[in-house]
Amino acid sequence: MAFPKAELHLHIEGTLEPELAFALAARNGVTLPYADTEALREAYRFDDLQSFLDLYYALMAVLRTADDFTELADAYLARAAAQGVRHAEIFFDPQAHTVRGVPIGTVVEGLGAALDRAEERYGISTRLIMCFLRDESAESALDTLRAAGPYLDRITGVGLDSAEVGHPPAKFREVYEEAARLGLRRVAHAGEEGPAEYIREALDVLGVERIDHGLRCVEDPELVERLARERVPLTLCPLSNVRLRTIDTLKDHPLREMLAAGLMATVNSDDPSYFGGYVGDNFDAVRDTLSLTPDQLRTLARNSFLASFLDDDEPRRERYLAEVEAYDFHLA
Ligand SMILES: Nc1ncnc2[nH]cnc12
Ligand SMILES: [Zn+2]
Repeated sequence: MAFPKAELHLHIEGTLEPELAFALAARNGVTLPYADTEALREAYRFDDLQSFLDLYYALMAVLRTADDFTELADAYLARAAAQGVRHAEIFFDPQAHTVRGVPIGTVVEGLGAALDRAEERYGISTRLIMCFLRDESAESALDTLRAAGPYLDRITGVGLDSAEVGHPPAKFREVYEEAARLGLRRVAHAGEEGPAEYIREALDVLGVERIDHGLRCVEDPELVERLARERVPLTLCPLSNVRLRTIDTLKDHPLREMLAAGLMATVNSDDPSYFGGYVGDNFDAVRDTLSLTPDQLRTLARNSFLASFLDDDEPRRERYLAEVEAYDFHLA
């Protein structure tokens, strides 16, 4: 579906399509342990978050130069534009690159080159959010924040991702305090595989403004009531939840119940190359499987802009919201 929308939960490394992975591997002299793109696609069968992360980090070996990151981001922006994305807040994982000897400056400058011309080329405004890997130490996260110092003019906020269970938000209290002092916006993955309690902790200890996923809040009615009352945005990723087996089938996704409870839900793609679709494909899937009404689709589109960090550019947000109001969602 190509109605106007913002995408707020998108790992740029998760947009690496098999064709680009092989092209970059050839260019950089990296040998992939797969015969061809079809064999690689065959490996996209995951039992849980960790089994996905193992492949996701391994494939990053092909990303080496600033140009590689520019190409990666350009490919995403072109696909996103075709699916109606007007604004994208894009995650990247600096530690997954610095550990391989690729400096954070190479990553930020490479991505930045694509984002700088995103508006002109694709009609998409962008923000960049750097994520800390929660299965690495808090010290490593703090080192990463310091290393990002020279690039903070390009970075809007910080996030927290990777293996969730056993790595509660509170582990990163200090680095989030420092991020806040630096004027960075704060989000965190919570309640994807981890318990509802991690969502509370992300809000109360890390001071986050949005929860990435937040799916498991539905297990805690009191938390649902709080999230609705405080209008805390949840960046849901329905196809990701099915592929990572957080839910059995898309029919089991609680999106309708979440909307009915007054939650500020948004729909996003997470790692679209790995999970079977970009954000428009996620919308198509939930519309068809959960029988969403045109009104519900409009609410989700509106939420995506309201939950965005466009509060530094209200005239633009108003323009996007006007596009949403003018769209005929019966056609969606
Ligand atoms: N869905 C996800 N959860 C946690 N970390 C991630 N990194 C990339 N995708 C992720
Ligand atoms: Zn994610």
